[in-house]
Amino acid sequence: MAGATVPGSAGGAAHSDAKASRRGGIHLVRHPLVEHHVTRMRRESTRPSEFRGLVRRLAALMAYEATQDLPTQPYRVTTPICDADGVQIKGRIGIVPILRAGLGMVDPVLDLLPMAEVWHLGLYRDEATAQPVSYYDKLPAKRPVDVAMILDPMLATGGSATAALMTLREWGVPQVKVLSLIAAQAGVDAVASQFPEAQIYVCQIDPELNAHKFIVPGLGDAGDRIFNTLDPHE
Ligand SMILES: O=P(O)(O)OC[C@H]1O[C@H](OP(=O)(O)OP(=O)(O)O)[C@H](O)[C@@H]1O
Ligand SMILES: O=c1cc[nH]c(=O)[nH]1
Ligand SMILES: [Mg+2]
Repeated sequence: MAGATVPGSAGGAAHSDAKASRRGGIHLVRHPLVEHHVTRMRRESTRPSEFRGLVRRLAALMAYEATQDLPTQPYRVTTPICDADGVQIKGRIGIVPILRAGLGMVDPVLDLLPMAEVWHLGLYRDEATAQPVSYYDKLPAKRPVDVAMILDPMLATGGSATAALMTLREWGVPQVKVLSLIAAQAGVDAVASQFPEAQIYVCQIDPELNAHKFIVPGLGDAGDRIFNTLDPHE
């Protein structure tokens, strides 16, 4: 899959060390399927049932891209025929969905990483200030995961991603990836400059935010579209 600044994979080695290929910054996931699904997701006429499927598909494509530098270690198995040398992912991986909208990305990422731990963070944007408000955080005080993947379909001002990154920094997570389907240029730039070590994966970067800090053209409120809570009378 083509990525604008995607870190190189360890390619071909039986096992690899993430430090060799890890690179912070913004990684634009580019692929015809990604562009096709993002376009359908943007459409106002796309109903929540289809919208959820598009989020799942895009999350899987993105996770495939974002996991290419995960370290592996040798793992020998016995087939019905004989022993075979293989590999397994090394270390603990934490999936960190930001409630609510990030929940829509959890299952496809867990399908790819069934051994991962899921640590939820509850954040919503205050409607008047667009500042993130934390309402759920049960991260343990100790034993951080080795790699955390923050899941949130939208990165607008970057306030919510920043709050999540701060929380994971306090937990002591050494490598953090942010997976957002659509980002605003200003928000993604702000997060990248505050957390240059973070790997930020996005499918599309939109040019601006409107007066209510919604992404333009964006897709509206991702949480409402996933959970079918848009008020039809608004
Ligand atoms: O970059 P930011 O300016 O912080 O905006 C992005 C955040 O806004 C949305 O959440 P929202 O507050 O709508 O909560 P929800 O997921 O419960 O709908 C979105 O899912 C992000 O978490
Ligand atoms: O455009 C936006 C901005 C924040 N949250 C969303 O769901 N959409
Ligand atoms: Mg919302």
